[in-house]
Amino acid sequence: MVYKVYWENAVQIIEPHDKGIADSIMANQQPRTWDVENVYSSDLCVDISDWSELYFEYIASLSRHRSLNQQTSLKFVNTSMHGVSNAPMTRAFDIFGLPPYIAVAAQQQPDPEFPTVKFPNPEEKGALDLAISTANECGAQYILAQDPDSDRFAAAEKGPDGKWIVFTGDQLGTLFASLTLERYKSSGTPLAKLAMVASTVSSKMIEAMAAAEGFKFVECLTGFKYIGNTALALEQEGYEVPFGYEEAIGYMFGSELRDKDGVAASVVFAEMAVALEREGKTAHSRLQELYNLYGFFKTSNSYFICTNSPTIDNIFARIRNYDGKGTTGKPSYPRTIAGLTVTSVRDLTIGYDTSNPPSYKPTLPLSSGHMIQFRAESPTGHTKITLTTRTSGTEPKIKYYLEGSGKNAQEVQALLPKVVAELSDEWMQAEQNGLGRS
Ligand SMILES: O=P(O)(O)O[C@H]1O[C@H](CO)[C@@H](O)[C@H]1O
Repeated sequence: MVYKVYWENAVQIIEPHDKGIADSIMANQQPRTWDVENVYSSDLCVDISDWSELYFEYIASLSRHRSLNQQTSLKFVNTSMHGVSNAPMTRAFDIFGLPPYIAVAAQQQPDPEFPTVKFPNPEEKGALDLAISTANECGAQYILAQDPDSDRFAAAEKGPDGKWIVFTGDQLGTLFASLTLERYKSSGTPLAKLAMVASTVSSKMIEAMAAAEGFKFVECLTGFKYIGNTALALEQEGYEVPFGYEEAIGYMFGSELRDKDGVAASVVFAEMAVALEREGKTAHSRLQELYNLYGFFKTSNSYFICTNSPTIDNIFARIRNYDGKGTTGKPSYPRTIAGLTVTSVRDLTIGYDTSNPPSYKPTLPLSSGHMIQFRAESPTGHTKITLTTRTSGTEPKIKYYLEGSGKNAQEVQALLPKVVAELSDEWMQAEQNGLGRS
């Protein structure tokens, strides 16, 4: 069973509460029998079964132009990926005044066998195949997808050549950040009050947007427990935090719900598509405009599979002492990759950040697994990359998050496969270490 644990601040628990709960579990290892009914009579137990209306009031608060939505001729296909989103999505579309979507019939209802997909994750290759054929049959312009527990969101757009453009989590995050910024500007509140949050492995395009526009951007560790808590801390400092995201297709809107929500993201995206269409634009064309404004950013994220912890530890130990001259207090990381010079290294496992002398302590908290972020640039300084490699907290994977940026899109795109090749062959020694690939 998968569940989330929230603290009384309505945000997922982090330290010290996670440790406190774990300690309590360890201190109570003997099974005890007790009357479950006692739970319901306790003052500590609050029945939240009628709170769903509040949730839909929250959804309604996110809509900006219901009447325009009612007039749109855009068609949306939606897949619930055999999960739970169909009922709330239907209601959310109605609340937003959007025309009913065309559901992917075979994936509309919950089915724990997930019979039509290899992996029930909209990010996986092929997961949107059925949605794409449904959309082609009915002439839809956009596909919306929620993952089975409906807290994450993916989208695709039919390109002018008829091919489907599946947006990455970062591209959607950038579109949402820009939409949030526009809305905030039109509210008249000074931009100095606005803050947005993203995990440190998400695109740095939001950082570039913040620098160009003058709002605050804060990064945090991966996972919505950190995004929600960072947003909460910023609010306590006096900021408004109407948006936060992580590249793993998780999006948070507004201050009432400090967690990712696939339904909210879907209707906000659909409403954005409606507004863009009235200007003769699409989500994809808007993204190209944003590249012109803030620079071109392209991600290439993937992972290696490794079930053997000692192998993983050895790989990271080697990266921390790449030329054999490292010491305990002063690691020695690779200095180049794919012809680029490494300009900074932030190691969130051992707590070492080359860009923060003289203490070399990172400003972000330490990660429970391995996590090292490299920034590197070309000899001209025109093309830059951020490369983070970390162990997954949920799967036997070494994940990597690579992003290139610069003015010359072709140069950036040509560089990424070379970085991945050196990461795989030299840094990870993927073949010698028997690492699997996605
Ligand atoms: O990378 P791990 O630790 O598996 O966590 C994953 O789980 C979350 C998404 O469901 C994201 O934070 C993603 O990165």
